[in-house]
Amino acid sequence: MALKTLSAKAAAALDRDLMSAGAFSLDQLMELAGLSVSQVVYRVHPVSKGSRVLVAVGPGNNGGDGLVAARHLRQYGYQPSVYYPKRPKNDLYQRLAKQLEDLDVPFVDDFPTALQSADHVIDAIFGFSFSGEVREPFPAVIQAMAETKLPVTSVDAPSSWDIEEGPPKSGVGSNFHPDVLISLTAPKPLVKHFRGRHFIGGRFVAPGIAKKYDFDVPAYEGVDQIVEVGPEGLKL
Ligand SMILES: NC(=O)C1=CN([C@@H]2O[C@H](COP(=O)(O)OP(=O)(O)OC[C@H]3O[C@@H](n4cnc5c(N)ncnc54)[C@H](O)[C@@H]3O)[C@@H](O)[C@H]2O)[C@@H](O)CC1
Ligand SMILES: [K+]
Repeated sequence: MALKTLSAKAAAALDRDLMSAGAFSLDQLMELAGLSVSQVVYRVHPVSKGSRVLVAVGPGNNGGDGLVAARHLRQYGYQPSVYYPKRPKNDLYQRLAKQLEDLDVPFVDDFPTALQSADHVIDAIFGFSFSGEVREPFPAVIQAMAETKLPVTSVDAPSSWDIEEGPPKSGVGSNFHPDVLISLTAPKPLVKHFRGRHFIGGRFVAPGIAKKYDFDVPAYEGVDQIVEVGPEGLKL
């Protein structure tokens, strides 16, 4: 069975629906998304194989997922550090940053230098609202993630990829191929260009919502917030 995907427009409409008709708050959705990201990291990069995780955080909700994941990973025994160059004033992001400061999670200013003392990387820069050419200060960060030998886990989308079309044909991001992707709620069309390990997360969708947006809710097991899917489609 092929993976059913959600366009950028449908993903944004779904998010709005979850927060209106679905009665979720943004905090709740972000907590669940970030929890699922932390579970992917725990599964793919056990703390015994390297605890230093560098989290690249963007200015929107994709970045918020990264902040939540960093907080969980700290509690699991990892040593996260966070690159967060564009901090919105909004209360939600400020609170997430404060929670990390209280856990002594360092915020770093120089991403390429921080990479030198990391074991793996989380790309939480852009998700389904990314469009156009990557603007400053992120081109150098995308380039560093493209060139590093460290494993990179992308949240919802490899940052800089067009949500429908995948990697840009040239320039920043054209050579960026992360090792792991966690699609939140449902994969986006870009997934057809992705060749690494692919997980679905976001275990909070009611059947009616999945039906309305025509995507499959995978068969989560036990207390798992994530399901790994093969290239051929969902293992339901
Ligand atoms: N459905 C779900 O499961 C949930 C999704 N969430 C996350 O929310 C994400 C979407 O969040 P948002 O809509 O806030 O958007 P994003 O976080 O995808 O990105 C928006 C931010 O990036 C900036 N931006 C866009 N294009 C740019 C470019 N070319 N150069 C530089 N900056 C650029 C925008 O100005 C904005 O600040 C999803 O991908 C997912 O990670 C969760 O937080 C909530 C639950
Ligand atoms: K991302």
